[in-house]
Amino acid sequence: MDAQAKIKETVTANKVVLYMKGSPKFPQCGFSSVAAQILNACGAEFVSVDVLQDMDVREGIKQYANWPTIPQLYVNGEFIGGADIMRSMYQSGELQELLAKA
Ligand SMILES: N[C@@H](CCC(=O)N[C@@H](CS)C(=O)NCC(=O)O)C(=O)O
Ligand code: FES
Repeated sequence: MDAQAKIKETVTANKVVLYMKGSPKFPQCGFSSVAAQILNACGAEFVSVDVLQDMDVREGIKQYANWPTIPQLYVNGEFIGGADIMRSMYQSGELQELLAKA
């Protein structure tokens, strides 16, 4: 399966998916750490994908949503944003609302 098909399957099969560097317990980058912490602060159940484990996914995810960086949050198959967007949506309460509906 190519990276695009794999990503599509993952974001379709799981309501909330965070593509990140490392894992929520052992994040390998500050941006990914913040993204995982925000989801935890929302009390969200989520699946995380460590892009450092798969270079095809690391590059493929940038094409998938036409977004050049990691982390990337997907809710119900839809790209939501990276760490900055997640932070501002969290501060406005929009992210909690989105996750509650998911
Ligand atoms: N401002 C970005 C910060 C994320 C970022 O700059 N990520 C970089 C460094 S971790 C990245 O993914 N670079 C491409 C790569 O490492 O493949 C956000 O809001 O998510
Ligand atoms: S790994 Fe260096 S900024 Fe994310």
